[in-house]
Amino acid sequence: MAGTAGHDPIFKASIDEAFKLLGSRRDGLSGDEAAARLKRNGPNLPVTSIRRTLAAKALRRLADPLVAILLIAAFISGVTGDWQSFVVIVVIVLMSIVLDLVQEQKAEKAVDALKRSVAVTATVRRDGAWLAIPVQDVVKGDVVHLASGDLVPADGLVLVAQQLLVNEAVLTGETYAVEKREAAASDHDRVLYSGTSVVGGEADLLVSATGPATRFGAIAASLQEREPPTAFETGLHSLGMLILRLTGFLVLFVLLTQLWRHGLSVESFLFAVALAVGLTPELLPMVVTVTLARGAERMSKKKVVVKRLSAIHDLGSMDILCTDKTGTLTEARIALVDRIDADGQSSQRVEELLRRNSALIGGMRSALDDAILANGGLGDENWAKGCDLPFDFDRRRASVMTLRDGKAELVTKGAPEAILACCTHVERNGAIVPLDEAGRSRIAAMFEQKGSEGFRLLAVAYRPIDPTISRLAEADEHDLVFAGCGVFLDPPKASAKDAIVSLRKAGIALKIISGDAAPVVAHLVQSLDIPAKGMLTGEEIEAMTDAALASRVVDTDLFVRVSPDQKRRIVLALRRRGHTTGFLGDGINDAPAIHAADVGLSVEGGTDVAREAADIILLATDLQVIADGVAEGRRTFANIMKYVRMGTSSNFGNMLSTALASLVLPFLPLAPLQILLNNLLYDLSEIGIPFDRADEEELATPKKWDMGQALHFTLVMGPLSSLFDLTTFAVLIFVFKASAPVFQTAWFVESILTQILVIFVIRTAKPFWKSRAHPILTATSLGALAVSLGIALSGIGAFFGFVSLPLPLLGAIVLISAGYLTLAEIIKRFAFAVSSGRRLHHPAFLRH
Ligand SMILES: Nc1ncnc2c1ncn2[C@@H]1O[C@H](COP(=O)(O)OP(=O)(O)OP(=O)(O)O)[C@@H](O)[C@H]1O
Ligand SMILES: [Mg+2]
Repeated sequence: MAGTAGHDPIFKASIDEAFKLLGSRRDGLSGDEAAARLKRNGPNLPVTSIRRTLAAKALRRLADPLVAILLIAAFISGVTGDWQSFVVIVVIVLMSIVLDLVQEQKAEKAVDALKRSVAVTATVRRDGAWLAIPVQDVVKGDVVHLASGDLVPADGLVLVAQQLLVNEAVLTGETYAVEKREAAASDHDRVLYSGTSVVGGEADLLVSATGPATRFGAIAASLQEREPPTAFETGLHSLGMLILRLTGFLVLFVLLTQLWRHGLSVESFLFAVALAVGLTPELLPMVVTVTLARGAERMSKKKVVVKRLSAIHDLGSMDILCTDKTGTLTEARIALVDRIDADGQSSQRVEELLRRNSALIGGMRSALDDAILANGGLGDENWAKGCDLPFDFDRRRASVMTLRDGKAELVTKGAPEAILACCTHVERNGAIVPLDEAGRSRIAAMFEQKGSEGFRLLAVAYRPIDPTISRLAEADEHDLVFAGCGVFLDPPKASAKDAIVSLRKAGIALKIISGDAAPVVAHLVQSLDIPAKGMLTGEEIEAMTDAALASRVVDTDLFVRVSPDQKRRIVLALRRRGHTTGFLGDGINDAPAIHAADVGLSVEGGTDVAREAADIILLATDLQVIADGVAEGRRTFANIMKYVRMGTSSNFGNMLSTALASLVLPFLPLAPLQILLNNLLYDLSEIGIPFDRADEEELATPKKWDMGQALHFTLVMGPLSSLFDLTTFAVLIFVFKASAPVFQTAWFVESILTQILVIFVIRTAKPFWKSRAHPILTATSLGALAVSLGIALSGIGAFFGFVSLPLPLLGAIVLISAGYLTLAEIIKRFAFAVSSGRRLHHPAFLRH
């Protein structure tokens, strides 16, 4: 297999040989060469995505069973000399395909543009200069620079590395980072794989394989990764299947009775086909895509960029939002405000140690390091760097060996408890004394005190060390002398308060999952007035099974000192309890949880790893942005549900009545052509739905797909519609003694009139005059209605077999329609209201 790891000869080659094999140099490719290679080898995407051309998409539509049946029908009509039907069917097929394609094409374009705007970039050397380019433009032979938090964009060889730590969990499932070096003993240690992530250090990489040829590409291709459908999509699908099955059954039944009663005729075949078309909610996929794409565009204006379209539903149904602390709840403007010794006194010595550690340490740098070095670098210029053991989120410490005049000192800084645990001595007034239990608790009390005042602490400790050691390990972090702490301040974010209130109003509970200490988080929560209950620490979580954790998570709002894997476990536990869970974070340490959440959220300035794992990227680090996004998500849901309600009650109802009437009437209640026309005009009327507004009430709570509710609506509204249809039939036959053409014209007018106007009733749970439809929806529906009536009641109608109706008959139709609409308005409250207590019981096969 191409690019299978370890077997690629390049992985065994010396660096110089590798450059030669790949036709590249240390200062990278030229822009022209890179462009040529990109053209030759294709984009650097794990799976070459099948970009369908417009023609291919149109062809695919033609292969749709429904369309295929229609085309067969057209063919039969043509052959039997029924040119009228032939023309109309072909026009209808063309119109519906064009309608579908144009809408979907536009939607796709918009979504693609959004996705590109938040795509991850790679830093490559082109024409001798470092350049940030989209990851998909990386080619074989490129020299790529990687820093901590970056994703490895392609497979390749390490050229130079500094303390490079890589997480290869995507390939190996191993969550601990592995070290990679240029001159490593084994092939594996000098090779970086596409899709893995840099958690510490820096490196330059020579790209040896891109796209499907990478090891990750090979896996991705064999899995043909597809996003698993959301609950909403599965729900819609099973509803669609249910309607389809009903339709198939009904149409077959109609066809058989027609055959039995009138013998084989083109007309009855066409009638059955048209019924099938009329009954199928064929516009549903288009409405869903367009609604989602519209939603995505609107959200982007509110600074929420959607990478995965279906995440919009998840966002709308999210009822728990987990967030880390820094940047979301605080300003992320971390400043070093004091440095104190073990007795809490300001100390220059502590500052010097902190600076020495921050200035000389390799690997991942944090905002805390930046704050320490804000006023210059090394405190004492004479120190040189020895080996080091960079920070990681499990140890929460960073150690560096520092050298001066042939002597070596190990300086370790990190989370206060994590440092104190490694200390046996303490520095007091320049003297080193053993640390007894009393001393230990005094220091711990100081941590607690500072934390509860809202200060973040970073402790620092040291010890002499053998200067000949060439590698540091965790086991070297022992017998340290506690020196003191850096005291940091990160002010709470002023806007967070209101945002949390709007989230709560929207029915979303907030949970804070932080790597920081308990008192700091508790202080922040207090100063922001967040009503938080319960707290779990990483230590407690460590001791819990997943089941135990699941029993505690819902009632706990604060999680402190948690590791990256614990963040993930918390999210999974919440999901296990049935909550639609979101996670917002920006760091390497947040990526696993972002990935595990129903809705993974990250921010524009976050690390590549976090952004790659996320479904949604916020262009502003602000909870208010999420609250706005949630409202949009719920609006899209509401609009799709409008279409579903319309389809399942009025349109389906009318077609059902038509089918049933055909069983008893001596003629067809609607000619096949008329059914197709009805269907087309009705589809046109609904094009405005994706643009519609939603009522405040609909946005107030998390929304989930509920098959029971959808069926309940149908079971209340459906019979009402049928009742009026029967009345109409009776009036037409018995009162007006209607002939076939009169009956058909009248029934066409009434069904299109009620079908279209009831949109305004069904689109809202409130009285219809209290909720104004969006002008676009008003325009499409009233426009379609005008066209329908224009065709049916004017001379053009003759083409479709319509005749002019006597005035009294028209009056009767208007009266019946008005009666239906009035009753629908009154009864809809029972159709909408379905409290959990009165939830309809429906058979298991519907409950997917
Ligand atoms: N560069 C560093 N050197 C030493 N220790 C560090 C460093 N960066 C972070 N720490 C320690 O690790 C802890 C966890 O890191 P951090 O606070 O970034 O986690 P987090 O979960 O992202 O927190 P937050 O919720 O504030 O975003 C910090 O509280 C600090 O004690
Ligand atoms: Mg963080």
